[in-house]
Amino acid sequence: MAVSKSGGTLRDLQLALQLKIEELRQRDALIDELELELDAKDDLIRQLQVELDKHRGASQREDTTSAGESEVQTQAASAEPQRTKRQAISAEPTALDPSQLTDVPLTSYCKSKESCELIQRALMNNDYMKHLEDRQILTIVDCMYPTSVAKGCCVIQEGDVGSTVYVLEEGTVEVTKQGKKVCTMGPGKVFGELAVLYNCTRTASVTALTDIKLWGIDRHGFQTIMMRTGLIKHSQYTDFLRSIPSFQSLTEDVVSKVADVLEETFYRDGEYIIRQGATGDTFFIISEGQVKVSQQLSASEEEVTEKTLCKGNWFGEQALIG
Ligand SMILES: Nc1ncnc2c1ncn2[C@@H]1O[C@@H]2COP(=O)(O)O[C@H]2[C@H]1O
Repeated sequence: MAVSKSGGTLRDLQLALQLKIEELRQRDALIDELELELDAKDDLIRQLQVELDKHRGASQREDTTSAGESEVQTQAASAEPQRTKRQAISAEPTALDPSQLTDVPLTSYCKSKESCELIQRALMNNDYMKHLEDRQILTIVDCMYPTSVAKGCCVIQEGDVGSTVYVLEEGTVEVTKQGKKVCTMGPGKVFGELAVLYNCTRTASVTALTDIKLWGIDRHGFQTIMMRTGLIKHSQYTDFLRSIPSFQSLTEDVVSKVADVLEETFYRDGEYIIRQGATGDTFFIISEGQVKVSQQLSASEEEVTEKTLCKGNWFGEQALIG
């Protein structure tokens, strides 16, 4: 059941949509400008750091009498507080060309049922991966390859460029940040996901406390799975939008932009989608089922059914118009 003040024509809708798209373009342009500014400032900091190091080195060489040069430099380096690298989260997640993704072969690796279940559970219990779709999780499980690391070895080095997401199958690892222990992890845990998901450098070091067995997937495979599913979804949404008679006059570009921002939501039979009087911020298109539009004219009166909407009908358009 839902309450909606229906109003606004398709023309209004198109106009509102185009305004939103333009607004988004302008924001993107502003973000690009600010990022360039930030990069320039980073360059300046790097240059100043080099100058500073040169001056420090020179004054320390003058001060040194008995100690050898390399020792002094080692001391100077360790006394110097390390500047924490900015964890850049890139808006550009991949260098892959989306149009060629269907041709990119994904390699699957044989694994036992127990290993498949362990990886699947690990992904579903990880805060950053649990929102992935079932088919994405199953493909990741399929594409993970086995690897092992000996006790005491570093699996991930903080600050490095990361390219692999791991699931621990056997053994224990320790996570440290700037030399301080953060936690230990045992079988069934995911690590190394942050650098791959956010395109940033490794946020911590991970060291094997015992001999360990791992499953890994590299950035390329991971991003191919993410984008391939995204493309399939985009094409399904585009087909759906094109099948709605009222949307058939929209240009390809607009249909594609709407498909970009569509999200599937499910409601149980009888559940309210919008309540009368609530602030609306979502525009809905029905892909399955029926929606009842009702209105209560006064507090003392019963709700009156205005109409019933079905597949292809939309509501909540006032939210787009603003
Ligand atoms: N505070 C933390 N607690 C547990 N794990 C962490 C923490 N910080 C980082 N990690 C993990 O350590 C990994 C280091 O590489 P990533 O940054 O790719 O992903 C990181 C996480 O998987």
